[in-house]
Amino acid sequence: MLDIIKNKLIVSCQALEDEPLHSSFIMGRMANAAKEGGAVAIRAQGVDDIIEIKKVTSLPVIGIIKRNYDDSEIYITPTKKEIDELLESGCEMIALDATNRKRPNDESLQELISYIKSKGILVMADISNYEEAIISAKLGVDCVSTTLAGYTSYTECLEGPNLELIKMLVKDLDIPVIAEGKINTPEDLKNVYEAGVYSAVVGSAITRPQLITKKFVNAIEI
Ligand SMILES: CC(=O)N[C@H](C=O)[C@@H](O)[C@H](O)[C@H](O)COP(=O)(O)O
Repeated sequence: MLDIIKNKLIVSCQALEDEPLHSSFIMGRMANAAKEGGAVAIRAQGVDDIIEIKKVTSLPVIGIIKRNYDDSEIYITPTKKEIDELLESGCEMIALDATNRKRPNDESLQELISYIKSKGILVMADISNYEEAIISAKLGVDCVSTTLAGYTSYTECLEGPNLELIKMLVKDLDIPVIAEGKINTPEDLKNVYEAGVYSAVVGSAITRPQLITKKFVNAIEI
């Protein structure tokens, strides 16, 4: 899968229960549209969506499960339970929150990474800053993604991708660095590639029409 995604586009097709497009059928069609447009892999949430997307597109999938726990802020593949569910989905890679925050059930990042790897599945570490990426690489993940930069209390929320962070990661890590989060335009995508990333994930700008519509509406509201 790492060979397939190199220098190409991954599209995230996700719609949670509170989003208008929440439906495995629709996510499958979204993924098919992304494939037709040239995406080589899909990032998807939930077992039903992953199964549908794989059935419709045959593309490799980065699987996650978003679930909230009372004792932690972590919600992207937070525990071994979600990993076990994803292992049944057929996804090629599992992404999990690799931030330096307390995990639910006091599980450790190391044990979760080792567990996924023991099943022969690739691991993507969703990080929010430089230190988390370095630690994840040492723990043996296959790639890091900037998914959570700007989404933790200790990272700055920017309008677009965090190019400074990306450049530092590309310079210091010897595993693939994936740009993800707030790649809002083709220009943003060109910029992250010029910063040296291995691959990139685009989500909302392609697959969340409610947010795309809002941008247009905002442009005419003073
Ligand atoms: C922070 C968080 O929960 N990110 C999620 C991670 O899977 C998704 O909601 C994002 O759509 C995805 O990361 C792609 O980013 P963007 O939609 O900005 O292109």
